[in-house]
Amino acid sequence: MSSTDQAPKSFFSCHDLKAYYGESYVVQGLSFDIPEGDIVALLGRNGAGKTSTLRTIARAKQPALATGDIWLNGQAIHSMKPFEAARAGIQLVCEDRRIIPGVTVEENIILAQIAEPLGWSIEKIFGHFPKLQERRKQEASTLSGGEQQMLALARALARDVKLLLLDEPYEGLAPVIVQEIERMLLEIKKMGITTIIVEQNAVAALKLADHAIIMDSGVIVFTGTAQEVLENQALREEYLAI
Ligand SMILES: Nc1ncnc2c1ncn2[C@@H]1O[C@H](COP(=O)(O)OP(=O)(O)OP(=O)(O)O)[C@@H](O)[C@H]1O
Repeated sequence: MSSTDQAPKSFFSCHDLKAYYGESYVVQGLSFDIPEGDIVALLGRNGAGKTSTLRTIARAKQPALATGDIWLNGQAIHSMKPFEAARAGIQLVCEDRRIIPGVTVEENIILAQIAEPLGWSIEKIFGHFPKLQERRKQEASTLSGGEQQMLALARALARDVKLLLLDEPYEGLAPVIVQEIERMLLEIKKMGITTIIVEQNAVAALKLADHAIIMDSGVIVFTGTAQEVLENQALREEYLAI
């Protein structure tokens, strides 16, 4: 499966990733690198293959990885199972946020720490997310959308996350809540955690990001700085409709 056994120098790197659902290749040969601690905005139209790319990197069963290498901090993620990729530090925060219903906020965090390696302690998490602390005994599924997104981030931090994969973190949230999540993501960046953010709200994602990757029909059509995309009207109109 791997085209090279040598770990690349970059903190995160993927090379010639191809992944498919059934007969349909939705990720068609992606290659990119990310320096440690940077944020990448992965953008593109509906159906471009962004979620599929995140799922491929997290080694989800679907889409199936056909070929390509994925390296994180010298570890060969492409030869791992999903739980091994999680143990290696890859945390995917899905669009549905994957809160565990029927248990409290605090229990949701404790359950994220059921397996090694552990990340932040519960007290450290509450120090950074005062809103979650206030609601630690509340049933998690009764949280607002923004609070659920915070809890999803908290659950990722409770593991020893090295690469955070965020799928539509701002979806359905009011602008003021988006700003709160943005502040949290910048704090996470300050802690040296590397992030890939997929977001329909491209402007918000670009404001946060160092780099931008634009996908179309399963391939990368642009790689550059976030600023370059913000300044390139033709590119934004063609691929992002903004
Ligand atoms: N489970 C699945 N089985 C089959 N095809 C799928 C599956 N999930 C997604 N696809 C297809 O893969 C392609 C890429 O979808 P993906 O969700 O990765 O795109 P996206 O860029 O994240 O789009 P969006 O912004 O709409 O979420 C689409 O054509 C989609 O219909």
